[in-house]
Amino acid sequence: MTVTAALEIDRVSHSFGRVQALDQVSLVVPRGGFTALLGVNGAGKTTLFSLITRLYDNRSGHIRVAGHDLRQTPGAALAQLGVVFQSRALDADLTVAQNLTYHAALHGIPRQQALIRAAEVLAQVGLSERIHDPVSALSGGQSRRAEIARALIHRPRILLLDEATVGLDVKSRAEVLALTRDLTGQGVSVLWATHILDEIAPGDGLVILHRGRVLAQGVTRDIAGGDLTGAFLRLTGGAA
Ligand SMILES: Nc1ncnc2c1ncn2[C@@H]1O[C@H](COP(=O)(O)OP(=O)(O)OP(=O)(O)O)[C@@H](O)[C@H]1O
Repeated sequence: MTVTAALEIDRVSHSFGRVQALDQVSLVVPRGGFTALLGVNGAGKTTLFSLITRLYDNRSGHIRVAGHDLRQTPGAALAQLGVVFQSRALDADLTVAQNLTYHAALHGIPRQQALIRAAEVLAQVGLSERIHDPVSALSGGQSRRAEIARALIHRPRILLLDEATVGLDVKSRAEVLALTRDLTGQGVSVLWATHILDEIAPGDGLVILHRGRVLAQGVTRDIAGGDLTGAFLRLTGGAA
């Protein structure tokens, strides 16, 4: 086991009938870093997230979150995991505070503590002034930031985000990406699933997933030099 890893995926496969969505996927998300999981539609990103979050049962290989094996000690593993799914996860009729405290309760956090934590995580995502507003009153970008706050309320060590900027305008996209990057300075390790090459910086960790297989992983500049588009097209045979 890698001592510094926030997340380790070791030879994980998954099929939907005859469709092999993941084929012997192995990857490591180092502690405290920003790692991009890059793949076009259908690469297998959401399937991988569904296995890491136990939405699907993982029948092959191993998944370890902060060293906790997901099958052997699921409670300990999931306690270290925060997730922002592709589809919206907040109740639009409830306030931001209500959404956050409800999620905190699912993690066994007492109400008073949950309110304090809600204020903390909303400050982290720059949304303090909207705490008592209904989610329906938020913009798309603010709503995404509230979802990130929700994912952080139980103080996970690793945050997974599945195409978190889809549907956002340029400014909101940049804000969500920047605040997520800032979280790594606060001890959170990030796995950022995307198909948008512009969201990836030369110093980021990079995993290229294509048709259920990992084609490359490491530091982006080591894999791609200064030309991520070219490297991605070369590795995937022109999939971008
Ligand atoms: N519930 C399902 N039933 C059958 N096939 C599925 C199911 N979910 C995903 N697949 C298939 O598994 C493969 C991987 O899909 P997945 O959604 O994980 O990719 P993705 O990289 O997240 O793409 P996207 O960004 O479009 O969601 C695709 O071939 C997809 O059609």
